[in-house]
Amino acid sequence: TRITNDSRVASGHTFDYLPSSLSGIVVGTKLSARGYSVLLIEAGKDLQNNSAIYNVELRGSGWTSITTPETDCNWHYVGSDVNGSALPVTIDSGKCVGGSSSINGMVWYRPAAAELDAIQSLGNPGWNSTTLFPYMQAIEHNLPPSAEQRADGADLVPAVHGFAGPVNVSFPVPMRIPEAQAIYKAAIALVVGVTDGPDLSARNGVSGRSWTIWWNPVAEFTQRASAAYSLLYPASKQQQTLTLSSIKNLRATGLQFGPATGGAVETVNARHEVLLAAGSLAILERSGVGSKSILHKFGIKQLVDLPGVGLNLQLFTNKSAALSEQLRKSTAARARAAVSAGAAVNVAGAMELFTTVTDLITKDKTPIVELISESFTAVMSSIFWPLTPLSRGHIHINSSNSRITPRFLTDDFDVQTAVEIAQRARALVYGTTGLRIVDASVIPFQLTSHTMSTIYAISQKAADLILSSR
Ligand SMILES: Cc1cc2nc3c(=O)[nH]c(=O)nc-3n(C[C@H](O)[C@H](O)[C@H](O)COP(=O)(O)OP(=O)(O)OC[C@H]3O[C@@H](n4cnc5c(N)ncnc54)[C@H](O)[C@@H]3O)c2cc1C
Repeated sequence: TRITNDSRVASGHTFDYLPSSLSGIVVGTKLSARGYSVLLIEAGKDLQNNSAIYNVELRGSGWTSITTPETDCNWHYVGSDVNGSALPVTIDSGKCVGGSSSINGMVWYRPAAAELDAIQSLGNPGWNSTTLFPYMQAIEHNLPPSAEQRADGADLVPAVHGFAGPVNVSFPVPMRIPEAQAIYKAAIALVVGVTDGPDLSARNGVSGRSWTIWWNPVAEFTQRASAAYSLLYPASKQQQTLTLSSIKNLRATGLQFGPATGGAVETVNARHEVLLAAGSLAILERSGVGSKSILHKFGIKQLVDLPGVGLNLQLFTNKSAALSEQLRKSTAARARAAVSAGAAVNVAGAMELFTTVTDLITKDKTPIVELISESFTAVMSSIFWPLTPLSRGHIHINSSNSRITPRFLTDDFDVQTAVEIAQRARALVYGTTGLRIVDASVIPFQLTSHTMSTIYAISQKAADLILSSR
């Protein structure tokens, strides 16, 4: 395995396959192990020695501070609202060897079988739970929780995990605040319709889940198990042969690449295939594959008319009978709206997709929202996002990079879901007895001063209230 930032070493050479990214690393290492020569091309840097990437304990509270300047591994995609104006936030995506697995939240659990089976129903024979679950088990190297971790709330259903793969999956050492876990578990029982379960991968109730991490006993800290740390860097994974697809009558024969900062463009050839695993959007459109109107805007000659490129973008939902009925009835209107917003190619296709998702929600009862109750180090938080959003956006090239139009919350169902889950998240805490909140979170709106003075006042008054109730 050779990792280099000198693009000239590959120039003019012919490789069997040309992939990139988390998915690219998996594909590339499998092909290379079978003796094929493989060139992985990555736009970002190799940050294998950057502790901000590998030492998850440096990530702070909740392990969510994923995009610190030190990581330098983020595309910070520009988002636009439906009128084309820039959104005030950029959209995270990994930009270094290992792709997003180098900066992600490391949460590890399996989708529901019905979701994978729906992929097959949409016209992808062989892509279902029966075929995909074994791959999930094959890649996982689960390190079961110790007795101490179990006592602090960790649990595992062995049947839904793998124990011999290359990607380490485990629980933190030590576990997050055990007392907070006990509070969350007690709170779950108070929320109507929510049950407690042992392991989120088993998909049978609210429960803890593992991370793609492992405890390094020599270094004595918890390490990230990204695709790169699991498959590319280890000495045992080094391979002698390690470095776009054919569409209709056009054959992808190679790739041109060069330094992101500018400079000579090198050409490499693919003996067999080009494997696009780098966020297909930009590369496909820049290669002349997409809809005519978009390509013409940037002076790119259309080679393949593929109008679906960059559409059906979903970034980021209890299911009352009325809501289910409303969902089903609104499918046609939703499909028409997606087409007119430039987020779907045609109404029939969009209807098929929306019907699949609404069936998953209403018939298979897949969860519609992920609510993570974190507790680390001294912070308890409940963050959530929809898992089955029905808002659809699009992503296309612009002059310098890619322009994302997420169209967040443009579907009423997403708005209703967000409101309902926010109310339930509050109930998780307010429904708990024996707990008082005396921190800045009780302030209902942003103050025009820094908050410390107000917190000093609130906490003193809270103390007086507590003392007077004794
Ligand atoms: C902030 C964040 C948090 C996340 N948290 C979780 C989580 O907790 N649990 C979970 O299961 N999933 C999580 N994910 C999602 C998960 O990481 C991704 O689904 C997964 O990494 C996608 O793999 P991929 O191979 O499709 O793309 P990526 O892993 O994103 O890889 C794409 C690669 O292609 C490269 N690339 C792009 N364009 C070019 C170009 N023109 N030339 C060369 N290279 C290029 C990029 O730099 C990148 O390295 C998270 C993602 C993000 C961004």
